[in-house]
Amino acid sequence: MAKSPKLTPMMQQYQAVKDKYPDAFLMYRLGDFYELFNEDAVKGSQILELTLTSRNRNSAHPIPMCGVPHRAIQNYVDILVDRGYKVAICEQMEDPKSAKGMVKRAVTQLVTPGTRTETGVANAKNNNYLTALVYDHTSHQYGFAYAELSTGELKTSQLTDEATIINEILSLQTKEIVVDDQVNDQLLTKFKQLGILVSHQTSGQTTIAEVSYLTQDLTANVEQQAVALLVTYITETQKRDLAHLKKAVSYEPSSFLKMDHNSQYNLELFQNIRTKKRSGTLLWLLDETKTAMGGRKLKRWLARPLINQTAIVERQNAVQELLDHYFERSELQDALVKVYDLERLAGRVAFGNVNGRDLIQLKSSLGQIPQIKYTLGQLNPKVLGSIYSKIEPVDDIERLIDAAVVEEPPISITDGGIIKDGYSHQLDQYRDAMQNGKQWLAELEARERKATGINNLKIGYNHVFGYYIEVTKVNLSKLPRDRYERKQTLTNAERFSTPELKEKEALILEAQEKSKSLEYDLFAELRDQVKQSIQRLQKLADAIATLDVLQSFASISEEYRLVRPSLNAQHDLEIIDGRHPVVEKVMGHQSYVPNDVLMNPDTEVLLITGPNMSGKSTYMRQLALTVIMAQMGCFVPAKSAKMPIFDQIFTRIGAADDLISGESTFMVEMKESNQALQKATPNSLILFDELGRGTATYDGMALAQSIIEYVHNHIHAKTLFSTHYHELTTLDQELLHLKNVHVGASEKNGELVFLHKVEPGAADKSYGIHVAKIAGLPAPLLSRADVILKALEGETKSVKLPESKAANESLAAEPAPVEQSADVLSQDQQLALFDEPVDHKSTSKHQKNEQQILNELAKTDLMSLTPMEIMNQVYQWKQKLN
Ligand SMILES: Nc1ncnc2c1ncn2[C@@H]1O[C@H](COP(=O)(O)OP(=O)(O)OP(=O)(O)O)[C@@H](O)[C@H]1O
Repeated sequence: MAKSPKLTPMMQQYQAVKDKYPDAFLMYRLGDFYELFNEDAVKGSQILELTLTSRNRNSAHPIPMCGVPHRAIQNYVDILVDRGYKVAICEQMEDPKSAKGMVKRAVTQLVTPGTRTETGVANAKNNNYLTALVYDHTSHQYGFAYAELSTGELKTSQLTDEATIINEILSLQTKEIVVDDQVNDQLLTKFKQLGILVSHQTSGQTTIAEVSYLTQDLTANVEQQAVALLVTYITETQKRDLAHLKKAVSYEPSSFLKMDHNSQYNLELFQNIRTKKRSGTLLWLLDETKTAMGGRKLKRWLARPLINQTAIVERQNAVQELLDHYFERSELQDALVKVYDLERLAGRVAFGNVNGRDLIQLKSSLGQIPQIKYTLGQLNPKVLGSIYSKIEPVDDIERLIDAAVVEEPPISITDGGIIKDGYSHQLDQYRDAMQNGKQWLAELEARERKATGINNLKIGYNHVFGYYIEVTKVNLSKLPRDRYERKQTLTNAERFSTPELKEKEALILEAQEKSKSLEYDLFAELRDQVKQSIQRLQKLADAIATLDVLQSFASISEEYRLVRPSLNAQHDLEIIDGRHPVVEKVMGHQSYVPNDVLMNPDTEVLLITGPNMSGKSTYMRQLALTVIMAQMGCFVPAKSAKMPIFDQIFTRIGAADDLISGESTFMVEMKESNQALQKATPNSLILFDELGRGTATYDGMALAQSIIEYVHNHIHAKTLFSTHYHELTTLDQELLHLKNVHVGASEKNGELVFLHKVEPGAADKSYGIHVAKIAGLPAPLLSRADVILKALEGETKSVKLPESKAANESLAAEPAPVEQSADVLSQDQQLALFDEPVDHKSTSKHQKNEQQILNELAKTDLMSLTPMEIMNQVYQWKQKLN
């Protein structure tokens, strides 16, 4: 066995720290650098594009190493954390100059994807949630908690099923989940598949009693456990005050409009499916917020629209008031633009990483509050009164910062230059000493020039040699040697000191040093004073964020001509001239064709047919977005709108995404459909877009039909079902609450014209080949498709409807028609496919005859005919052909 190398004392210290953080990159402070060693260095140098060197290069066991300058550490930490890694930051805990022996070092923070607070401007409008999950075997319940470290938001919920957990986690877009050892492996694997970092934390280290100041309002024990686990993890990783964590608020996922993650994805609420960007999404349309906090709140409202009518109406009233008062709204917007991220500034104060510039931002934000309050006071207090009362100026903090901090402080809080003159008598004295010292140096320079006759003699300063008198070499002979003591030799000059200079230098440097350290103390004191007001700042920030979202709703309502929907409990949905707001914004108001959606207890299912590209999906999505906007409290894109309040939205739209791998598109389609069938209520909205197309035609059609029947007969949810199976349009004869609508298109000189208008009744055909033509497919191929189509149309039989409305049973009892038709189709397909291509216009009659003959031939049982009968039959066919 190779003898392990003996480690130097420093590497022993490194190793002891590293052993405590085996799963993190350890950034180890050495002077002006943070160094990575061993495997961290090898991997880190690749990710961070750093040069890999080694320590003890010439020894038998060189240690791989790479480093980053201490001032630039944030960028490097960000890169690693963005990639899903943890980074432990190990600082020097004492001044190396005064340390005896080895400098003490300790990890001051473990930065992880979920605990990162320095998220930069690009992420100002995004939350970064750290989540925690515990499982209680006795109650079979999960306790779920999530927090945002930069704002202090803390929420909890008690969850039962794993699908809801996954959904919550995906909706929050968490990057990290802390779990106790009771959470099952299957769930952990799913989290990992979703790209979420799973951090294990032993429970019980922080007791429920210890976090009671956060959990006072929670009743469920599992939720308290989840908070305790979360707090343990945050304390262990952040190693600092958590004064800004707000009291935990319990929520029930079902008290909001429920949309699963796939629906949010398919409806492009936050992310454009094609570009993966924000542009082209509902959020993009809705967001005219002026503050980062408003932007984040808007996102939260969009992820969780309301179901409580009073709460929705309260928001609507506020939007109406702001919409009706243009000038007040403009004044509010002007003031809001000048409000910085109060929420995150408060978080930085609590966290202790606030700097002078942050405090100036806080001051100027607080400076806007009286104006905002005044303008709000001009508006109807019944409507905006609750926000008005929450917006309380925190002017004591504003005055405090104003008295203490200069207008343009440096980023660093250790180099001085932050505190205003006049704030501290002691600091002023040091500054006087420094000022006088500089004055004295100027005088000394003048005196020495005169005394020596050297006009270019100058006094300078550098970090190594301190103050010096510099004389060029040609003038050296003029110097009186007795007073001048040489300090440094340069190529063209020599640097000297004198007893007088040394004395003043000591005074100046001491004043500088003391002034810096006093400034730091004063700054820390100031920070602690601001910290006392964190709750007030958080409350203010929350009210400002709400106001900002409401003004954003009012602004977009004006810009995009949205109307206030009226809400009813009668299940009546009457949207007149509704529009898809995002498609309309992109294509322009003039080009968009508005459409009505009329549904009530007599019309629960709309079966939508129409050519490809006619606007079926758009129509369906338009309704979902209208519902979401309405339940957020926003106005909606229509001429008028009456709507019920929906409890859930289910969608089966577009190609299934592959978030949970290992399942085919059709499987995911069926699973999503099943979610709707299992969980929808009469208050839900279901959108099924071309359900069944992922499998063989008749399987798909049979499933589509039985699903429609099931929804119609058992669920009674409002359902929009688009399909190209025209056979299904006869369902309206059997299903009383189903109505056919179609999106109009017309043919003009062989060209297809999309009307985008939704009209009553079923569409006559699909025009798929026309759309293929628009897409530019080769002409011969299209002619051929036409031939095949006609051949197929000649023979396809519709699926017979079951007699009874209990559709599942009927289908099970009568499988024969489906199979029979499927046979006919495959036979016809084969015949058509082996035909030679022909010019379909000139041969359509001939072709019909041929087809008929072929069909007859196919059905002819040769064994039951005599040769003569066969001869006669062939003769007749020939006649027909001629
Ligand atoms: N009401 C409308 N007014 C104007 N243009 C519209 C309207 N609805 C849809 N469109 C346009 O038509 C395009 C196709 O719409 P959509 O995807 O909804 O068609 P579809 O009927 O679902 O097609 P397919 O059956 O092929 O899936 C949209 O991208 C949009 O540009």
